[in-house]
Amino acid sequence: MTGPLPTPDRPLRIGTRGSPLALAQAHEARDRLMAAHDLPEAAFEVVVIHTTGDNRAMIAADRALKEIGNKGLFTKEIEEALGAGRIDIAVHSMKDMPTEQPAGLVLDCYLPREDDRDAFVSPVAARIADLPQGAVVGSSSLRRRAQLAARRPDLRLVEFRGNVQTRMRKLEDGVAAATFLAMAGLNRLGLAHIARAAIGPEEMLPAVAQGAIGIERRATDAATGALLAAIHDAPTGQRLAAERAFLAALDGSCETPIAGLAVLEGGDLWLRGEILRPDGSQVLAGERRGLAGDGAALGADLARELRARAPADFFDWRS
Ligand SMILES: NCc1[nH]cc(CCC(=O)O)c1CC(=O)O
Repeated sequence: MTGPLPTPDRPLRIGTRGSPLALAQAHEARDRLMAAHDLPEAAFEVVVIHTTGDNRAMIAADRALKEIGNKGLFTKEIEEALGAGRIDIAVHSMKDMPTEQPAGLVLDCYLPREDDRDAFVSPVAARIADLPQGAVVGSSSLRRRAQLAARRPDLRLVEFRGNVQTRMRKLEDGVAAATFLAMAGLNRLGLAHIARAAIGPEEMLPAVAQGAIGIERRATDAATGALLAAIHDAPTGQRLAAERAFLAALDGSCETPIAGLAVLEGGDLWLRGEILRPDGSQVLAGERRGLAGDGAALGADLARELRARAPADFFDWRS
């Protein structure tokens, strides 16, 4: 250790959003730090921070997120609190994180990745293929909407927002016949039974970094850096290096129709990526295999290939 351990008198302040999933993730980070350093729960303080995304999502509950915000919508205030020293670490869903961090902050601690697949949720069908012709599907994710439109152009897509309970009620009320959620979120909330099926990556390639939790800190805070190093999961780091380099080289965010998944096979990394037109009329997919430590280069290289293959107007959906 390069500094004093947190104590009940000087607790490590963990910044997080206040949603049930965000809190579950903050508690998982805290529990892993407690176990790794033999610390009591009182040595940690969970600080809930309200973000622009939370506020606007409430005001405009039915508007697509892509219309009301941009990159970092759910992370800006948390990163400000971290930079200003009001919290010591920030726990994030890596899927929602921009590919670059503000000056002075580092994000190099990842917890072991949860299930990276999407979940199919529906009271009327056991899988996508069983949905009746023309069925209504709710999703606010540009990626999932584009992927679904590519496979099933007959389906009607509608915006779907709110927490898991709200979405389940909409399904019960018949507002839509099906929706999608991340398996990781359901698992962390103890709601895995809600999934009718987990969708494999061959059927629906997940979002970059789906299922991964990252912990951010101040670059100058060496003591916290040492504390976090003990709980960092290196395989998750290697997978995310590939996926996030792919996303960064496409200048994408979690609100663009881009999918990417890297897995480790033996000592090797296998990265698959795809970019879609929002209406699903065109999908460009590719893959790379390489050394586990070469993820960043593999991701950038795959992005280069897809960019080169994309027609001139392919990226017009980006503002
Ligand atoms: N963009 C929202 C978001 N960010 C992270 C998760 C789930 C947990 C994860 O992927 O790690 C979700 C909800 C969802 O997609 O169902």
